[in-house]
Amino acid sequence: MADVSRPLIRLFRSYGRPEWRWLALGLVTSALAYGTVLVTPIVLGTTIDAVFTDESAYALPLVPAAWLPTDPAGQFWLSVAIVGVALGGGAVLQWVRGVAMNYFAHGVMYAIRTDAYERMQRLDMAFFDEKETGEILSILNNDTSNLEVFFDNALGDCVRIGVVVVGVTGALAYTNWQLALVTLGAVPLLVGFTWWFMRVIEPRYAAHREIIGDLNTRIENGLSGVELVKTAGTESYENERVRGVSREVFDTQMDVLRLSYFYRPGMELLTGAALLATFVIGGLWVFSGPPLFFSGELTTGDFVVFMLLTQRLTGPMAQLSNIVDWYENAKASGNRICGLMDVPVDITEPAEPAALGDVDGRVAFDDVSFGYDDSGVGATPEESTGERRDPGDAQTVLDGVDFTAEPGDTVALVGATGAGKSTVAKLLLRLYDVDSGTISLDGHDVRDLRLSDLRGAIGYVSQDTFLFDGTVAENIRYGRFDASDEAVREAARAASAHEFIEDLADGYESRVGERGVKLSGGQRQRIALARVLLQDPEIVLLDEATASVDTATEYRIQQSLDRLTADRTTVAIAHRLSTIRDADTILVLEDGHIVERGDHEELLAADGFYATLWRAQAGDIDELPDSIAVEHANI
Ligand SMILES: Nc1ncnc2c1ncn2[C@@H]1O[C@H](COP(=O)(O)OP(=O)(O)OP(=O)(O)O)[C@@H](O)[C@H]1O
Repeated sequence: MADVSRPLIRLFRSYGRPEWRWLALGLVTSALAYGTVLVTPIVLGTTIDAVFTDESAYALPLVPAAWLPTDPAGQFWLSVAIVGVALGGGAVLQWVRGVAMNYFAHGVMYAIRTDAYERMQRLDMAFFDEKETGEILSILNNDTSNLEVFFDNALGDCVRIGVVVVGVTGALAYTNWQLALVTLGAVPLLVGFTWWFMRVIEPRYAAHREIIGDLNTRIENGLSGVELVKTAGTESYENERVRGVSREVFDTQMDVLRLSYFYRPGMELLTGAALLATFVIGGLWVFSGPPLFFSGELTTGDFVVFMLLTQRLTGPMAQLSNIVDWYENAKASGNRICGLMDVPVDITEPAEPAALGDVDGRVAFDDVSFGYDDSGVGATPEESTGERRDPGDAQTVLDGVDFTAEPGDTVALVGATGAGKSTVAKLLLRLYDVDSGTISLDGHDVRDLRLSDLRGAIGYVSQDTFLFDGTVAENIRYGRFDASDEAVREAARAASAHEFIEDLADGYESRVGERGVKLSGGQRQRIALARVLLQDPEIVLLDEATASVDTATEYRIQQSLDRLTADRTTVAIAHRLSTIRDADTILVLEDGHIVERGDHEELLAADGFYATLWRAQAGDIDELPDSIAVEHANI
């Protein structure tokens, strides 16, 4: 138990403490509210004995006899008043309890969710390479909600059960301790039965939750891949896969429920048996004196108190199963949330960051080697979370890459698919850290710079343009939120995007849809470009910025790019060599090595890979030589 309950204690310590006032108010009012349910049976019992059957004097626990009326009518109306106040007070206390516990539980949930999200934002790219989006979503949504349910309902109900059991035990013992032993004999049985239930249901819950996770992932995959599913005509295959997992969800759910349905009637049977035993022994006692080995007197009023209080015990005890349920869920969720919070981060801010000041834009790669974590493709989430990357595990993607871009220079990277061009861009942005060598900006190792300084100095247009669901203007403004409308339009004009934006139904206020689905690839690309133009960075990183546009648009974008990159340091990745022929330096990458370097003319003169490719793209030769065509089929 100790190991699994730790996450809950830890989360409670970190996030529950600031809300302790709400919790204290909730628990105290809970205790008082459930305390009031004991008042009615006790007052009724004493009233019956004193006013109706005259079996004993009118006495109330904790109230001095001198304060009580002596005439039956006065006693009767006092009892009515007390029961009325107890009922009304109980309702008010319940209301306060509800408000306080909800403020507490939702406050905790809010703090955990926002903190978990902030921590997630700081995690390395390598983490996101491994983790399923569905799984992270599930942690931020379902798991935090499970904790809210636990902190609200389960804590409240624990207090309720505690108060009722202690109160009922006290009241019964006070009324007649011998008969109390009969009634309360059921409590250890109820607790033992619940303990057994928890033990047998736990593995079934675990199996069920695991399958639910699989189902979420499967559905999430099906949704994000809907275009592929439709175009590949694999709807029935996907349906079958979801049906298979859903069936397992059904089976494991029924495994849990079969046991749950057995538990609740079992609890009711035990409490019913206690009620019946109390009724038989108490009834005989009132009727014809103490039965068996019992001794002393039992009045009619005492008997009524026993019957009413025993019933009060039944409800809360049956809630034990819900508490078990909430606890099990919260425990698993707490584990997952703590797991996310504990993922180690490699890309961290330097302890004493170097002052970058005004950026000149000198970018240098000095003998850089790098490989992605080998656990990457095909690794299971268990293998891939929470473990620091060991460079020894990695397959080399870049090997001894060495180049310098002086301020204002353009360095272009060309090479076959998978040669490592985008990896150069990601390393410059410090999405990953190099395994050996250094990358520097204005002479500062990028690891010595504040991440915001480094990334703020670089404008990045990536291969897969991502747009947020929002308006065109919001997407252009993303990162420069204070930019004026005019500045946004100016940037769009410079990116050759203004015209098509004006043609959209709502112009700059048109919504682009999730991931920008309502726009074409070329339109998305130009919006991304406008965003970078608005950002006005000192260094520009273009990863095939003209990849998704037609030749006419490419020409116009190229003109905007020329304006953008004219006096900024630029690292451009391109497959179409025409876009980078004016670069100061062109690097040809092959399997992570730089195999050719120089400007366009020099590389043509060298008559190597670049020259051959250039002639092929310019249409000067009909086909690539076999050696290049086979090796670089996808260039
Ligand atoms: N996140 C990742 N995890 C593991 N391996 C990766 C990851 N990203 C890329 N790789 C691998 O690194 C190698 C270089 O990839 P990179 O994206 O840098 O190539 P590229 O030259 O930009 O290719 P393309 O022209 O197709 O974009 C490839 O073999 C690829 O499979």
